[in-house]
Amino acid sequence: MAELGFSNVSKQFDGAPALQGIDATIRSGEFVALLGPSGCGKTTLLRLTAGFDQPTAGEIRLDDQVVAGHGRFVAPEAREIGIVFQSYALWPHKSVFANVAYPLEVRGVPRAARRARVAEALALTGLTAYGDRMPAQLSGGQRQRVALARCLVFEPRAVLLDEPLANLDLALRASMQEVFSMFHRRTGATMVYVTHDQGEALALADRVAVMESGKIRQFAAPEVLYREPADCFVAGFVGDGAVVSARLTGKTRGECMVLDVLGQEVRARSRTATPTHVSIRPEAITLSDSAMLRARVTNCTYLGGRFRLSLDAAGETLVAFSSCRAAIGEGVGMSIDDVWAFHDPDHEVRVTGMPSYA
Ligand SMILES: Nc1ncnc2c1ncn2[C@@H]1O[C@H](COP(=O)(O)OP(=O)(O)OP(=O)(O)O)[C@@H](O)[C@H]1O
Repeated sequence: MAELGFSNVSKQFDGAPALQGIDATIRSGEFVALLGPSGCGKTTLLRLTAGFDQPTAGEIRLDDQVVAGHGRFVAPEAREIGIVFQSYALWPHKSVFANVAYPLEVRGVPRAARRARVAEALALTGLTAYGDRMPAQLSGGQRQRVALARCLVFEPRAVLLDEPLANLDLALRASMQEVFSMFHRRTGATMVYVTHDQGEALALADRVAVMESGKIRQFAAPEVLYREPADCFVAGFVGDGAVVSARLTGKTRGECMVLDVLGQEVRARSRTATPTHVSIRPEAITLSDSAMLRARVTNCTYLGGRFRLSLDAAGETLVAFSSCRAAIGEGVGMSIDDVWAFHDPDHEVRVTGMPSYA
C-alpha cells in the first residue's frame, strides 16, 4: 500500500478554481475521509488522484513516484489505484465472480491464481455464496460489496471511494460502514473516502480532511475536529453545537484562558493568544435553574436516552442535552464551561459584522 502526497495542488475549470493549493499527505494504510459541502472539490481531488484529470498546478505522488505535475502524467491504469463509485459500475452481463475476476483477467493473471484470489476477495466482502449471481439479482449493498471486492482483488496501491453509500437507505448505510471498516482493518489498505455525510466521515476515518471552496480547512482525527475545530467553518460543519463570538478578559484559570462569552466568564481551551470565537458543544452546557445565564427553549427533540434542546441565549442558538423533556418557550438557566477558542477574524466580520478582537 502506498502513501499519497499532494503538494500545492490546484485545479481550474475554465479559469474557475475547483481546488486551491492542496497540501496533504495520506499515510500508507490510513483511512482518510474528504468531507465538505457540495461543490467544495472532493470529487475533483479524487479524480486527480485516480488520473482521470490533470492538476492545473502542483504535484501528486504515490510513494516516491510523481504521478502528476512538473510535466509528468502517469495514466490511470498504470497507477494501480482501485476506485469504488456510488453507481457501482458493475458489468451487468457478467456474474459476480466474473466481475471480480475481471481486473485479474486484464492483468493476465493465470486462471488458478485468479480463482483463488477472487474466492478470497468474495470471502472478505461476505459474498462467497453469491459468486454465480448476476448484478441485477443483488441488493444495492451487495452490489457495492462486489464493487469493493473487484477493486481489492488486484491489490491496489490505494482505494478511492466516491460517496459509495449515497444510493443506499439509512439502515444499509450503517451496516455497509461496518463492512468498510472491517475491510480496512483486514487489508490495511490506504483508503480515501469522499462523503458529504459527517456522521459517516467521523465514524469511519482515521483522519478527516474538511474541505470548503477548494481548500482543506482542517485535516485531523475526528475527535480533534470535534474538540478543537480550527475555524468557524469546521466548528459549524462538524459535530453539533454553536459558534459564538468571544472576547478576551485577560484572566486565566489553570491552563485555560477565561473569555467573555454571551456576557459570562467562560473557561476556554485554545492554541491561540488572540481568540475571536468559541465552539460550544452540547457537553459544555449544564442546565440549572440557579444559573445566571438565561435562555429560552426553541426546540426539543428526543434522541433516545436524552433530549436535544435548541436554546436561544441573547440571540445566539445553542444546543444542550437534557434528561427531561422541555416545553417550547420555557425559560432555563445554564452555565457554560470548557469550550474551545480559536482565531477566525474573517468570519467574524462576514457573519456578525462585529470588529475583530485580534
Ligand atoms: N468538468 C468540470 N467542468 C467545469 N467545472 C467543474 C467540472 N468538474 C467540477 N467542476 C466544478 O468544480 C467545483 C468542485 O466540484 P466537485 O465535483 O469536485 O465538488 P464535490 O465537493 O465533489 O461536490 P459534490 O459533493 O456535489 O459531488 C464545482 O464548482 C464544480 O462545478
